[in-house]
Amino acid sequence: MINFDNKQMLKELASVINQLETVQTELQQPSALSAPAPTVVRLASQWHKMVTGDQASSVATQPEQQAQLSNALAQQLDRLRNSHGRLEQLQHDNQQKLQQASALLLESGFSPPQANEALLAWSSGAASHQNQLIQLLDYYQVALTNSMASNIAQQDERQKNQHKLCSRLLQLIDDLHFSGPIATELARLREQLQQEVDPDVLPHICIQLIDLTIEGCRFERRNSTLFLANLNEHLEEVHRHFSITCSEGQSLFEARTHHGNHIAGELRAIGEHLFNQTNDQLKADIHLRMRSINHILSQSERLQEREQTLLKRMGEMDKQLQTLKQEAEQYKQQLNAQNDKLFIDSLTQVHNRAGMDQRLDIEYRQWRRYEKPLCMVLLDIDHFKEINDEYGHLAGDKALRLIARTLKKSLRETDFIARFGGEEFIILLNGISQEDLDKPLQKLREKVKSIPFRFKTNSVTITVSLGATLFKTGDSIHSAIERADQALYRAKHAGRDQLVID
Ligand SMILES: Nc1nc2c(ncn2[C@@H]2O[C@H](COP(=O)(O)OP(=O)(O)OP(=O)(O)O)[C@@H](O)[C@H]2O)c(=O)[nH]1
Repeated sequence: MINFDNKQMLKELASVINQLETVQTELQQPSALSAPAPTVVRLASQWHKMVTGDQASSVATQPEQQAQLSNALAQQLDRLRNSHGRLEQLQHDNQQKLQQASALLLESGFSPPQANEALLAWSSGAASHQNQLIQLLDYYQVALTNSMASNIAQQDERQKNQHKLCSRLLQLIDDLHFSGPIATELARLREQLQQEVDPDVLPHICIQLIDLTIEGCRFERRNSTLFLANLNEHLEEVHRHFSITCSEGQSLFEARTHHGNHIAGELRAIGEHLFNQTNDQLKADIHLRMRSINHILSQSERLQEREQTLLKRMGEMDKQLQTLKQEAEQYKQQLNAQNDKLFIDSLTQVHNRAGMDQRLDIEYRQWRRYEKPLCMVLLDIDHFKEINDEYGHLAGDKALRLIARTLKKSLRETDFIARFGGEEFIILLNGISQEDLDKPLQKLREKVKSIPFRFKTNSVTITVSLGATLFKTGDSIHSAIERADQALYRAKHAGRDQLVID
């Protein structure tokens, strides 16, 4: 099924993952852990070699070498994004083929519909982590560049980048929904990221996250493959029983017809004899015919036994089909739950960025088609870092949860809210005019302000800043986000706890 081109793409991706694994193995050396700085330099050199193929190249410590490395990394990421785009197309094509195959299966009536649905759901969820991997590679590149900035003048910038990167990584961890040991490891990294993280350690954390994501994908795929193998086995078993039952049913039918004809023949013969024969001859003849009928009857008993066995087998087959249906149903529920999780932020239970991308795409297309007003709001919690620093990250998490819940409750059913980044939310309101915007948004701001937070016996007031804009003629999604972001920036600079509508 895979043509040459596809193989080439998969090979490319596999080679990048292999190289990442090599880098990661390097990192797991005890010496690498105890000496983060040289490790980063070695990593940089590995990437450099990987990208340029320049085996003789030494460690990239000079600024021009660092710039070269950074360029090379950017190129590598571009190639990866290209491969990813083509893989997505491939995934789409395969999904269509799978849909057609499932429709055929469904028409044939041999496969339970749930099994088809499970297959479809499985195929649509399979590529869900590729985006996150690419994002992680991006972050890894930033972390690497950041850890190399040793110059005093760059310290401020370095601190800011570090801060932003930690927030993004935290968000990405929230969007990963693995279970078991991988989830435990992710929670450990989450905790680590919430503390002060040394810039030299951050690339190491990125690599660990990449490794965990790859491992998680493998685990999910193994589970899906296992399920499909089981499903296949069951279907084969059902099919085998079905064939036996059919041929047994057919042979029973033939035997019954044969016996019916035989008995009818015997009875007809008796009738004729009754008509023509004398008494003695009649007795002898009837005796003979009775023996023949007895013989047929005992054959008929054996047929009945065979029928009983057939019924039992059909009962077993029915049970098997029920189990199969239940398994497929369970799997479907599991996949649905997993699918929901893909779009829900686990910390705040509002939509995550992927959910937002999906919805924004729909709203934007509708806005273009029907020109019904569509408003985008960016909402950012004020001085959230202080909450974390003063009361700890757990308190910060709790505040995030409460604020998200309050916002969700204050919005209409048709409005949409998603967590856009660490302490930032995006809200979409449709069918609202510029003049009507101020009131509900000010109310939203007031609602958050009035949440009675208590941390370490202190009463705390948390405020939010909002930047809002309506989609305007010629807007792309990006330009609208830019405008809302600018409005938010102005709200922050005007002293926070403000709403600015552009
Ligand atoms: N507890 C917690 N904190 C988070 C999470 N995601 C991001 N943060 C924190 O949010 C804070 C954001 O800080 P800044 O970007 O400096 O913004 P701020 O302190 O809110 O300041 P202004 O936005 O300028 O008012 C950082 O301390 C992040 O660590 C999270 O999931 N949980």
